[in-house]
Amino acid sequence: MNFIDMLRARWRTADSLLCVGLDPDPARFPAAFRDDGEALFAFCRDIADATAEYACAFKPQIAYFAAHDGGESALQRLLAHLKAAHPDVPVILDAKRGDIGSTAEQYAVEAFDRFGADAVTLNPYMGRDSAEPFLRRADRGCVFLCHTSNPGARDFQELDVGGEPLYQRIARTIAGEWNAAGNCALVVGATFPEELKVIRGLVGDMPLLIPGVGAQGGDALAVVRNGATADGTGLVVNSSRGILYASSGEDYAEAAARAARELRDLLRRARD
Ligand SMILES: O=C(O)c1cc(=O)[nH]c(=O)n1[C@@H]1O[C@H](COP(=O)(O)O)[C@@H](O)[C@H]1O
Repeated sequence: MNFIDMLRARWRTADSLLCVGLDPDPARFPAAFRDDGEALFAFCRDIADATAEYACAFKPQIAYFAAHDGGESALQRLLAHLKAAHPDVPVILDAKRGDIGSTAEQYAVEAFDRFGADAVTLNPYMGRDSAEPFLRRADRGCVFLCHTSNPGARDFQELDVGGEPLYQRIARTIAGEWNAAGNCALVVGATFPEELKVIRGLVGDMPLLIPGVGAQGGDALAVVRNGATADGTGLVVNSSRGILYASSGEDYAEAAARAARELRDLLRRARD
């Protein structure tokens, strides 16, 4: 099954639009992990196991692993665990790759073969040939930055490029020319709900990854109102810190499960 079909199946069976972001920061881990050499893996495993039933996807962020000695091995082990324990939940590797074709080939091998991710986040700035090694992998998802969640998103993404803002050109180009294999999705920040509405109007039913609820202050209700498709799906709404660090005590996994369930329920109610 390809990434988009996996996601559609998961939206249906779990009835959830929630993506659990796995951004492990050892400085915020519960005390029990302090001298644990396997903490990166073990903390994420516990969070994933506690929240899987509420999730339509997982999104590990590669920088939180690669920043540490042995971190990439921890990420590899985590992906293997997610695939074995939660095979129905698609995994989006957040790596925001993009480079000349020959280098991009290596990045595609890294994301899809080394780590075994179902999808990867990509930066479209370098153009079509930089995306080609990923687009070619029809069974895997290519999730392109379109309008990001951070304040600086306005610096370039909203510049006029001949009668329309750049982010709209990106949305139309990817939904049209780049999506021949039907494996594309876009990133749109929850902090820009009006732009989200415009993008949904441009891309039909294409899945949208929405970071920025929770710690960045995005409004989950506005996201669903402006971004859901007619059948109440189409969204992968990510929360990382709001779930991972719901408690720094011994109850970190239970607290994460509670935070995930609450956000899933809020997203469900927003559809009604
Ligand atoms: O591609 C992303 O996932 C992403 C795009 C974007 O525009 N903004 C954004 O915050 N992200 C990622 O989404 C996550 C947000 O984390 P929290 O703010 O803790 O929920 C981080 O892993 C970011 O790297």
